[in-house]
Amino acid sequence: MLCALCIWVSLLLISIIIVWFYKWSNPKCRGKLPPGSMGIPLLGETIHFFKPNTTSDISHFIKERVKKYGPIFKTNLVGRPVIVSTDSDLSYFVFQQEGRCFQSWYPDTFTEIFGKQNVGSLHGFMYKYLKHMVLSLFGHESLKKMLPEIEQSACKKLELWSNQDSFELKDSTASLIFDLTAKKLISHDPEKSSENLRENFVAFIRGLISFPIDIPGTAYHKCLKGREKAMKMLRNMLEERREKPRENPSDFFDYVIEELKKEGTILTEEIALDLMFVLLFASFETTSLALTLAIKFLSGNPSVLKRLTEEHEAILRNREEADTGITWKEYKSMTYTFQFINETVRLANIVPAIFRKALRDIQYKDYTIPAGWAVMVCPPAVHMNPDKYQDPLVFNPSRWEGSESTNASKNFLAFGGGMRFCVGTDFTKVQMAVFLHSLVTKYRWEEISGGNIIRTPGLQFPNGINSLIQRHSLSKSWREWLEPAFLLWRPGGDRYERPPYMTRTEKDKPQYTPEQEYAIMDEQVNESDGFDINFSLFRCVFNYHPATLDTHHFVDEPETDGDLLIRLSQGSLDGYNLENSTQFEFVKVVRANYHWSSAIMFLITFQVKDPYDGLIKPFQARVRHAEGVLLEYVFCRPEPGQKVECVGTVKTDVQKDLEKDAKRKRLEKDVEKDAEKDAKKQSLE
Ligand code: HEM
Repeated sequence: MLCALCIWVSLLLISIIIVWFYKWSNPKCRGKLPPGSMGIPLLGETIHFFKPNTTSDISHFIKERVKKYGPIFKTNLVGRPVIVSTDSDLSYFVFQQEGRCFQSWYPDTFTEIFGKQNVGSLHGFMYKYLKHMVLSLFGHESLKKMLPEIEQSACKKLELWSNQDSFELKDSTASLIFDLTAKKLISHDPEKSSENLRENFVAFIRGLISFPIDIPGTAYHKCLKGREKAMKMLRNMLEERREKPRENPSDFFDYVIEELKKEGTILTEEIALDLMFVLLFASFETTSLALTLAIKFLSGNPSVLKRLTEEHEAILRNREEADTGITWKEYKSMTYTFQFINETVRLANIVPAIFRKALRDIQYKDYTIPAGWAVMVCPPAVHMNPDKYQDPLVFNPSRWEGSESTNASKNFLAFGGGMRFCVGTDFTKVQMAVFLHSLVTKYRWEEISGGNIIRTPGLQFPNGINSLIQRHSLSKSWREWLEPAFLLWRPGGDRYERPPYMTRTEKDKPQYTPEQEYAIMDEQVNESDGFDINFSLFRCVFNYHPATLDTHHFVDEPETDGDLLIRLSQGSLDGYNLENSTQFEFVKVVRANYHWSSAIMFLITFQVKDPYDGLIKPFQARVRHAEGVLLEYVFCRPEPGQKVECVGTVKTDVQKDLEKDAKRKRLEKDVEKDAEKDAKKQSLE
């Protein structure tokens, strides 16, 4: 009896499971669903979807299914039935129908992390109100005013990184972008704040599209904790500001406080805080990923770097004053830079999926998208489609020639499309362009380690990109600039004092007039670019001076000026080696001159060892320096006019050359011997 009951229960259970499985695999639809598999109950195809992809290409998940089912297919992700669109026409249709057939919708993980009132989950009037607020913040007028601030931040960070032995690129660009956005939104200055707001956002890219398992250790849990802490900080800051309103309202907090004061306002503190949180995240994580990848692309594409550098150097050349910051007109003229940014974000695919929900049953071509189902628009599938982009995996900014604007089109979805097109696009472009301007005109860099990418499906750099960066020159005008010689004091004149290096007295012959001395000095400066001056000819004092090695004029004891010159020469040579892929070794400083140039411009002649032939060769460097304040490597080069060849690559080449040489000589000797033998033979005959 009991046994029969067990069999019945088991049969019933199996039947229930089969029906459940059948229903899961064949969801109800008043029409024809696109092909595809709903995967296994509860999990659907989620595990495949999250499978890491280490390439820039479309994920296996998408590729396999497109091959099997075509560009539109159904699936189930994190418990939701989803229609995946890799078809640019359907994706375009979905964006255009926002609010009518489709509505912005994101998985529960998003709403939990970004807040239920975040801009992506709001619709209708409230959404329009918030969008207007954000656009006023990141619109053209506001960005124009921000240009100097953005440039200063970029320069400051670059200077900081160049003073470190190495730096991690992704984290460093994230801190640059975060600090800028936080300053703009809430006047947050990380240097003055005791709390680190940014650290709360670091786990986000992994946690956003992940299993919603809220247990310690999961990415989702880290995100929720980060949100909790960041929201607490933001709430406290808003409270403080409300208690002590500022005289000159200028940031987003001020704007929000004004709005909250208005009678009948629809804005609430919760909505404002959710918006602030979304903007901080949306801005810093996306732009920093784009910037990191942009630098990586530049490192791997010397011809692109060259073209980009030319565009930015031309901007400097055309300026009346080299040191004025970037103007809006200059920014707008960066045609190749915009092509470069477009190509970067196309390949970056920072937003791998854009979600919508069908508001009713939608008929598209032969298929029906049932009401309530999610639609996942897949930008990478469009960006990596060879029918839309020739050789899609190749980084080629020139493919954008003539279409530099980042406006959405059917084939370009990096910033979304339709009504929900990214409000931060221009902010991103300004930040990237301004940063690239400082980077390519003043620095050279190199990846030391790391640099792998992984997409799960969000883009990440699992072991970072450890890099080395060094200032290579000032603007063109600085590089070409040679300070003219001029007379400071003539003998007997007011404040005349004879510097210790001057050995000539008034009695020594030949006695040149100050004007003659000036002519000699001028000639020597021009002939040698200021590197070689015979100071023993002068009694007058000029702006050019020789540097002494055992003094402490420019550094504090125990360091000597000689130590400083070694440091500067070595730094210059490191930059030269980095730029030219050479391995010259610093040997010693030979001599140095200097003059004042709102710091001290050192003109150093030093020796290097050439690994090619082991010979010592002369080099020159021009470095502008003020201890602890300024360090600018203006240029470094082999001394011109020397009849030595500077190769700078490793010795194995020499070995090979010697071997080749010896072989050639042996062959020549053999030929000679043969010729001698032939001659002897002939004479005997
Ligand atoms: C490389 C940088 C960026 C990329 C690739 C990017 C990408 C996107 C995409 C694809 C969307 C559309 C989402 C959808 O349709 O559901 C979007 C929307 C949005 N983005 Fe960006 N974004 C970037 C930078 C920024 C920045 C700097 C900000 C902040 C100022 C920002 C704020 C927003 C906001 C608030 C939305 C929602 C707009 C709406 O729902 O109407 N984004 N972004």
